[in-house]
Amino acid sequence: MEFLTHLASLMGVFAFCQAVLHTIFPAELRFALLKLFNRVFNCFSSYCYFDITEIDGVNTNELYNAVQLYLSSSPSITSGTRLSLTRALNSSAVTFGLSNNDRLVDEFRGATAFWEHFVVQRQSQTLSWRLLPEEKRGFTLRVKKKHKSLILDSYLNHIMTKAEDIRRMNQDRLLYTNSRGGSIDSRGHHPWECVPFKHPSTFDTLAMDPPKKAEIMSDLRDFATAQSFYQKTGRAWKRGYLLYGPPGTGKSSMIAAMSNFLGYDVYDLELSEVSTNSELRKLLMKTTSKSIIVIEDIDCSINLGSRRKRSMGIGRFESGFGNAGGFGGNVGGGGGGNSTNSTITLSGLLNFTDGLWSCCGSERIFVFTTNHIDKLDPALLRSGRMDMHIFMSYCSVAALEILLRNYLGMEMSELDDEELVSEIEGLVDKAEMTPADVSEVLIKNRRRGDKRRAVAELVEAMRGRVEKGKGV
Ligand SMILES: Nc1ncnc2c1ncn2[C@@H]1O[C@H](COP(=O)(O)OP(=O)(O)OP(=O)(O)O)[C@@H](O)[C@H]1O
Ligand SMILES: [Mg+2]
Repeated sequence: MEFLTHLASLMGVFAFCQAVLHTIFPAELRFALLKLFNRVFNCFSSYCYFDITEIDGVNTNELYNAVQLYLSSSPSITSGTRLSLTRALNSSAVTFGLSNNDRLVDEFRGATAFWEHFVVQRQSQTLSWRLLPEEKRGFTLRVKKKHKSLILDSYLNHIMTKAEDIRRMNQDRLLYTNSRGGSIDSRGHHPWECVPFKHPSTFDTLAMDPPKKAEIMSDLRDFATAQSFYQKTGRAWKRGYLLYGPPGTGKSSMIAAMSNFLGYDVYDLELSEVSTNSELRKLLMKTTSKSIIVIEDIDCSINLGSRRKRSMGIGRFESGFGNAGGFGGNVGGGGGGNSTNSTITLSGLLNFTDGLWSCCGSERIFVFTTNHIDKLDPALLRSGRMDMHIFMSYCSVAALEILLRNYLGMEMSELDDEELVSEIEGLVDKAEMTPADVSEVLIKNRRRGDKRRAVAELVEAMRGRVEKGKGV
């Protein structure tokens, strides 16, 4: 209570001084005295202040937008009484913002940052080529003087990086295709065409063993946050994943889940549309960072018969066009490897994924999918090219539980029929049903809304496959 009375009297004295100053001294002298007062005040204050205005002169201050985005992701933002809501172009996400005179406290490596958002009426417009908004917006950042260098060096960089990530995650994903081959056509059109990519698949909906899923997610997270690691080790900041397994096991769904998880766009590279290695190189150079470059069913799009087999004269293999890699290989159209007029070589592809070309751009993920890993040349599969090989297998019990949750909204434990559960657990592995097969049975029963009937039909289907010798 005492403190408040002191404060009130101090404020009274301060207001009285101001009134006296107004009457006795001319404006310039008042301004100089106030400036001196501020200087003296600042000398004794342990805080320093930074103003970040929305418009800096006549240009937009990028840092203002970054701070707005960064603070919008702060957990304490929702405790604000009044928030501004914004939605960026091509984005389906809404971001919160601080409104007038709102405050927010942020912690960064032991330093406390006090943020205040101010909105004031702009004085009369000075003559400028750009009409400035009526209101002047900005942030005032208050921090302890001892943290000044930490704030100026690391904190602001952290804000810019985080804001860039938030901006990207809020943007809808794009899917690029090289439907026009790889060349920049005569009208100078870009070799990649893009469309919005709103694939619903996420790691939550993906039916696969949880430990394996967790390992993949942590590998992706490590990659996305490992810029300094790749710089320190002198490696190109890229990572390759080979997804292999029978049809309908989720390889394409996994790619969509990766894209949604990382907020990366997807470049779906159709090799049969590319006619030369140099076009392949151009396509790579035209991709953006933070993207996933995909070659689906690579065993069909390139005739990559294993060199081991070829040296024993096994398998048809047209010799390449004298390429540097010492082994031939041209783009086969379709599975049979009938050579088209394309002259892409295996060495071209190897350089594309891990060679001189692969450094044309960083922060890229390469994903190849195949139903037949044994058809691929080991050079393509080695670490540094396909760093992680992921077998997308038939449905396991754990995967089945995820599908039951996704499609029927039920847990296996809800069946409360021990016999049935143990029969399902006994049948799943032998039946060798893909998640696509299981999804089909569950979808058929969705409309009926009868979960038990759906499970009974699924058990029937599994029994059928086992009896047909599918699983024995
Ligand atoms: N592991 C999975 N989790 C969830 N859904 C899956 C999974 N595997 C397949 N599906 C479902 O089956 C359908 C086909 O899946 P997807 O296209 O990912 O299979 P694929 O492995 O790419 O097949 P292909 O080898 O023929 O290209 C999708 O609609 C998807 O919903
Ligand atoms: Mg697929």
